[in-house]
Amino acid sequence: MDNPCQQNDKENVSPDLDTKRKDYLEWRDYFMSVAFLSAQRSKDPSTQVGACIVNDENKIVGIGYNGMPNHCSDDDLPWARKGNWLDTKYPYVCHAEMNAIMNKNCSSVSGCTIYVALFPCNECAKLIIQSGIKKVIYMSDKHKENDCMIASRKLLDLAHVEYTQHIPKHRKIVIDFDNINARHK
Ligand SMILES: O=c1[nH]c(=O)n([C@H]2C[C@H](O)[C@@H](COP(=O)(O)O)O2)cc1CO
Ligand SMILES: [Zn+2]
Repeated sequence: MDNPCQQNDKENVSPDLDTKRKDYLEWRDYFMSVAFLSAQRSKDPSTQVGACIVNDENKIVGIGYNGMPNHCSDDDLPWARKGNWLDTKYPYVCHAEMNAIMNKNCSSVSGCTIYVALFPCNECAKLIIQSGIKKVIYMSDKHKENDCMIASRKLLDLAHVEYTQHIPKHRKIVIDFDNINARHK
């Protein structure tokens, strides 16, 4: 059996502070994390979606999440999923992809890649195609069988927009605001 003291020593090994970090976030996990962090701004009680648009220099050029349109108070519009259509969120909410495209900080997102938490619906597929985005990297395809997703794939295929599911290297990424105050010996 291991000496318990030795085991403790192993667990307490401090990071090597003289060589380059190996567990840094790779680009795709980083951009998907930005999309997921942005989703945390959403007021939607059931599904929070984020999107992050990246150009071919790995620069972020747009971020968005699902929310009510500008100047339309999200206290005055419904968030329900069921009931009379006009009393649900669906006719009103802007999807994350739409907001990311509209929020772009450059003249065009043509040729860019969009990272999204959920596979884009047909309406977002149209926006993606019209904006010139060439690649979709998504995390979840949980509504794959819905007609709007089938239509979405049909449009993306016809327009030659690539789509790939992201397989994260890290299943969980934690933001710890105390980390920066950690002292290294
Ligand atoms: O592509 C999308 N992007 C996006 O932002 N959404 C948003 C719209 C709604 O606020 C929410 C979906 O709500 P629900 O899962 O309760 O039906 O996600 C939904 C989709 C559909 O995949
Ligand atoms: Zn959509």
